[in-house]
Amino acid sequence: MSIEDIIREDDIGVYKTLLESTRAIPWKIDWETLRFAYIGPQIEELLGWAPQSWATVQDWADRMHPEDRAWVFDFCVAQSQAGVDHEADYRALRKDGEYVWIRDVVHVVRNPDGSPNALIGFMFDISERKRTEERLLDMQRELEELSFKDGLTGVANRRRFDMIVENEWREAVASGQAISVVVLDIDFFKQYNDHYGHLEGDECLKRVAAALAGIVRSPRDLLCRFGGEEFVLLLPGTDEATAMALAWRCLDLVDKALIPHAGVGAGKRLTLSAGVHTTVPTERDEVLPFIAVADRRLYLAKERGRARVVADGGL
Ligand SMILES: Nc1nc2c(ncn2[C@@H]2O[C@H](COP(=O)(O)OP(=O)(O)OP(=O)(O)O)[C@@H](O)[C@H]2O)c(=O)[nH]1
Repeated sequence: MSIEDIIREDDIGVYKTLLESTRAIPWKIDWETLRFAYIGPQIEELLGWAPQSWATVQDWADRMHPEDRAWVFDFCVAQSQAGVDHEADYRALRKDGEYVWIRDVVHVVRNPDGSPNALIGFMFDISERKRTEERLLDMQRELEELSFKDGLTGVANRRRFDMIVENEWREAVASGQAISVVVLDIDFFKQYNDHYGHLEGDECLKRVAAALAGIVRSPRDLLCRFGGEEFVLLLPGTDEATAMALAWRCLDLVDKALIPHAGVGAGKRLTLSAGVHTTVPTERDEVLPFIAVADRRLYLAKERGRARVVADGGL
């Protein structure tokens, strides 16, 4: 044996040790037979399957989460056939039945004519990264939800209303269905604050919101706090008679909540006033004037003595 051979053997030993002591798991697949020529022993520590049990690409595919299997397999085969290096993230099945997120980074070794000769690659355990990504996504979802909620009462806020009403308006224009809105306002709320204090005023707003929450009939109905002591109920696909009945029901729900309001006279209860408007919008109509009509009707209800609903008032 020449000195060169000894050096080469030593080098191979060094490379093998290096490859098998990294956290990344090396592997090689012969393209013609689609069999594993090699897989690093670290695979057993990560997934529990011994290196000898990785015989063919079928073993690799079988040990993949069913939801990932088809697309990962098709993607990797297509890329390999095209001679393109690639990577894929998927859930690999552990022997104990759990799944581990893996990133497989694949290099295509090509024959002189360009056809694939072998695939060599590294599998990386990316579970921790995926967990962090999922936590971030959850936090993002939570933040998004919070940004659409009124901080005090927990019902939808104005921002959400503005977003939903635009969509529902377009839908009503397209479908020719009626859309209704009820604008609700607490009566004598300034006196409530003056009498009980601002903190009690906040509690009162929460109680009113909780009582009104019972009005929502379907996911399309939207109750929101418009600001201050004003709430709005958006009722897509709802005609005038139904909207009117629902507005009265809102007043009734708050009445039944029995919120005392001594600020307007002993023994009195908190009441609401409401303005209602219904329309079948056309392309030419706009949302804001539609809501403004309900708002003006609300002020008519206040003028006429409060604790009532106005649905026409000549407007
Ligand atoms: N506690 C509390 N009060 C608020 C909040 N937002 C608005 N208000 C109060 O709500 C009151 C609204 O008063 P006005 O607009 O005069 O209406 P009102 O006293 O209800 O009288 P009418 O609507 O005419 O029956 C004001 O005193 C505001 O300070 C809030 O978040 N918390």
